[in-house]
Amino acid sequence: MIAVHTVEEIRAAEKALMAQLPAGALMQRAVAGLVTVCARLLDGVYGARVVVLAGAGSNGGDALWAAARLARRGAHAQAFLLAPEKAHAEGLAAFRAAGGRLVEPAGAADALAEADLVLDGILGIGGRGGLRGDAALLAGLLRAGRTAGAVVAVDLPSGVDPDTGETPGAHVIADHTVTFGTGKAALVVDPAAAAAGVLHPVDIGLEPYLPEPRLTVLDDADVAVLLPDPGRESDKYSRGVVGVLAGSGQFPGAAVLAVGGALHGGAGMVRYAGPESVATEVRARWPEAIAGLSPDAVGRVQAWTVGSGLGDGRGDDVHAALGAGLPVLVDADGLRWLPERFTGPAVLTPHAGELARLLGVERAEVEARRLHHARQAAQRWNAVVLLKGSTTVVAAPDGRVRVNPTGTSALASAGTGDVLAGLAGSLLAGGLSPFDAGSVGAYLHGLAGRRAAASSGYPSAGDALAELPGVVRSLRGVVGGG
Ligand SMILES: NC(=O)C1=CN([C@@H]2O[C@H](COP(=O)(O)OP(=O)(O)OC[C@H]3O[C@@H](n4cnc5c(N)ncnc54)[C@H](OP(=O)(O)O)[C@@H]3O)[C@@H](O)[C@H]2O)[C@@H](O)CC1
Ligand SMILES: Nc1ncnc2c1ncn2[C@@H]1O[C@H](COP(=O)(O)OP(=O)(O)O)[C@@H](O)[C@H]1O
Ligand SMILES: [K+]
Repeated sequence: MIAVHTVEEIRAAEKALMAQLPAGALMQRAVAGLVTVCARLLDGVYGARVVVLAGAGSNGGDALWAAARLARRGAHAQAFLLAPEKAHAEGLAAFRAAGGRLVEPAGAADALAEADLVLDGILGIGGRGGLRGDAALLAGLLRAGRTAGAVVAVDLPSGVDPDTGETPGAHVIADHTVTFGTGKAALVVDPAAAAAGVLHPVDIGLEPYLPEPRLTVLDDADVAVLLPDPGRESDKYSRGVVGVLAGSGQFPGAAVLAVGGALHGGAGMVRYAGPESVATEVRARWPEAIAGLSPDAVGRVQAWTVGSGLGDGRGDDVHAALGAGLPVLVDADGLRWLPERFTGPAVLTPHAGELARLLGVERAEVEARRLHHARQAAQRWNAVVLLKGSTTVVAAPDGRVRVNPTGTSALASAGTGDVLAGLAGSLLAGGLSPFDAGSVGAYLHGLAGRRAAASSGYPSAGDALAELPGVVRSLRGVVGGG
């Protein structure tokens, strides 16, 4: 699991830890980690050309110290100071003492063009708002590919907002980010995360001083533990039955895909509720599914998945499913029938356009502020909100968030959302909480998309669905499940 903390939490932990350490020791831990990564990225430190972009704060201090150490190992180090009068004094002194040279503004473009490695130490967790002035110009040069070197962001790419993952203005786009102590939202939530490149966490001993994280990123082992495990004496009912209210004459495929997802999420049985013409297609593809005309007619379930491809009608059926007092997952067209607030367990699975409609804002606004809007909707409807897209964010009404790390744009194709709705609904029926069902569902779905892309290049929703059994099998192997 990756833990993500806020700047405020990091500052408090840093203060507590620094009180136990000699002055400057914490920065030297960070610098040691940074140097190790830089040395690994360089094809030999001796003779390498390193350019530092150093801002006014400790982030610039880290970068200057790191360049000083690389210079001592034979690197040719140059630094561009964005606020020369406020540059980190000890870092600058060490840099100069190691033979580092300062570059005048007019020489910055040439230095970048010749660099093997660029250290972005303009802004770290003290940054607020986008880059301005020379910093914005330099970031522009980097973005325009005016350096052949690897761009290594110190702690986070300068100019992105640490706590929200938003990009309020000009910012650096890095190839690598060496981050200290704990994760930051900007490193895992788009659009900022897209600027971070490959992440290299460096342990500086902050963990004992940090609170329980409100935002986390699950890994294989976390998900393996959360997956429902059929007990020795389980039967098809005790494993949970999931009802799927999806598809229509116009979109019968949505029902087929949602039922397919549901059949692979661990529930013991899938009951499909819908018109006979659609049920015929569902049964033809999935003979294991049971079908009936409506939620009332289909029989008992432990959770409902509602909405994928429903089209315009069937409000009564949606109300019946949402009013059954059971855990529910609401997707797509089902989102048009939300109650004022949920009183029972619920997961909503909008994409950015659907969430924008629900909240009465523009789609671009949701995409620019994913964390904010997912959290806002979770509180507004008292439901877990799984906001789909380039980084899927799962927000709980109590403020906890999980960001899914497995997503892939290979999943950006029609019908993949239907598979996810069925899959996560099945996990809900299997007894997972809405927060776990949403985040585990998104995780499995992302891995299936990646596997499908590896074998078919441009996978269809059906290709991703076909990979789900293999994904679950390999994850259950992580904890020795069978
Ligand atoms: N925490 C830890 O455990 C450890 C932290 N460490 C390192 O410290 C870093 C944090 O350092 P930091 O606090 O000095 O802040 P930092 O990001 O360098 O910038 C602050 C300066 O930038 C300015 N400024 C702000 N916004 C601006 C803008 N848009 N455009 C231009 N300027 C802007 C701001 O000016 P102000 O707004 O205050 O006038 C202030 O002068 C952290 O990211 C990590 O690298 C490690 O060394 C050890 C362990
Ligand atoms: N750029 C992207 N990167 C990663 N995943 C994406 C991207 N775009 C879409 N997805 C994923 O693809 C799926 C699309 O779902 P949705 O928009 O509901 O499509 P549909 O309704 O056609 O099934 C979601 O799981 C979403 O997270
Ligand atoms: K930085």
